[in-house]
Amino acid sequence: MPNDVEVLIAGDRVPVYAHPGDAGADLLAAEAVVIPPGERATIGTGTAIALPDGCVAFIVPRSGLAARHGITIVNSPGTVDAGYRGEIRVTLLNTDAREPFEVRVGDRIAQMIVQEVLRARFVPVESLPGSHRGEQGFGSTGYRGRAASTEGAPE
Ligand SMILES: O=c1ccn([C@H]2C[C@H](O)[C@@H](COP(=O)(O)OP(=O)(O)OP(=O)(O)O)O2)c(=O)[nH]1
Repeated sequence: MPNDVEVLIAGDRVPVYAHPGDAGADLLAAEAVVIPPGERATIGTGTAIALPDGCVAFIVPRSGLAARHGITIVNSPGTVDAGYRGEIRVTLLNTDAREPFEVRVGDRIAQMIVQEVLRARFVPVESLPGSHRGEQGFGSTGYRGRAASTEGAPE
């Protein structure tokens, strides 16, 4: 099974896979910004790509920035469509209540995961086929481990 795909790229900040086997290639900031506590900023990466048809790129947060500084992405995962040729931009949110977050040019602010994607053919029907889960959702199975949960209704 091929596990790579050619993605054309314009701009001098090429995303970097830090290790072999990494799913995400780090995106670099093309501009310097200071994000005050609780605020957001949309930051250019100086990068534009041409994904092959049938692919998508998802822009997702970096766990180190999240754990150390409370930095996340407002619209995570950001979706880069195969037909998009504009600059990839990342809307960071500083969730820290006290510390501003400084982004410098060249900082690795997010990561991009390239995937194959199916396109749905939506087929209208009168009723949907049955399934084990049915209409259960939104926490219907609870969240505590079995040992900790009381019997009966899910918590
Ligand atoms: O975090 C993101 C998300 C999207 N994009 C680019 C690539 C994507 O193909 C395009 C449109 O994104 P999306 O479909 O999420 O935006 P929309 O708000 O639905 O706008 P549109 O009406 O342009 O589709 O913007 C980014 O650069 N960064």
